[in-house]
Amino acid sequence: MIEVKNVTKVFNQGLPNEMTALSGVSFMVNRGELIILKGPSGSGKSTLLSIIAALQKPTFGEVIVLKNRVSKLPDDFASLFRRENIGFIFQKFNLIPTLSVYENIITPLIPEGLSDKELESKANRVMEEFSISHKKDELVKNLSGGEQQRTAIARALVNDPDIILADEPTANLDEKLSIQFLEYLKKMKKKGKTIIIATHDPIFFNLPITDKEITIHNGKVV
Ligand SMILES: Nc1ncnc2c1ncn2[C@@H]1O[C@H](COP(=O)(O)OP(=O)(O)OP(=O)(O)O)[C@@H](O)[C@H]1O
Repeated sequence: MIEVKNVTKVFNQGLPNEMTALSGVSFMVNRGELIILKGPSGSGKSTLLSIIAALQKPTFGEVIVLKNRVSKLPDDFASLFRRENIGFIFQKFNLIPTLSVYENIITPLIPEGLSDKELESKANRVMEEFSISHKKDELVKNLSGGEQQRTAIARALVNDPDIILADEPTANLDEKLSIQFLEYLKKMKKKGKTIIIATHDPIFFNLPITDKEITIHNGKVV
């Protein structure tokens, strides 16, 4: 389902500040698997996730997701591909603070031109699932960390994507909320989602629901 083949990413190629963030990274992920991508800060985890999501292109190598060669997709197709297949949970959630929970959650659906009724029904489904319905009309800037996280998860899943990529999803959470995230993870896995979590939080290590842990160090799988 996801094939990462010999991916190398060089930033500022040919310049004095050239930086090789990933070097010959290869692995495969099957449908429905939960993968923990671990490694210290700066090891290349975020870069790898964003290449899988077609947010960046590798310098060498290729990435195939659901039979699409995403590493070669032109930008227009890349965003369409993302919208249809990938839910991305960002480290800092990337919510729009001045919009309500509901408005944030429906953002990925806007290009689809759905009716208000359809938007509401899709948003209601994920708001209920992630226990944030009671804050539907609250501005995101007034939410607690856990509420923001649940809003971010709901937004990532409102399109019902097959693939969920999460970048340090517990970086801004206390222990109790991190444990709650693990419960949501179980729920997503049970629904058959394919999930990759990039993290250095030991709470994700050796989980019984994990299919594979991949360790990255200095841009290489170790
Ligand atoms: N746009 C960029 N330009 C130049 N260097 C970059 C760029 N993006 C990332 N890097 C560098 O690539 C390396 C890997 O960064 P990346 O964010 O992928 O690491 P990470 O493992 O996700 O770290 P963290 O756990 O701190 O989020 C770092 O040294 C970073 O400074």
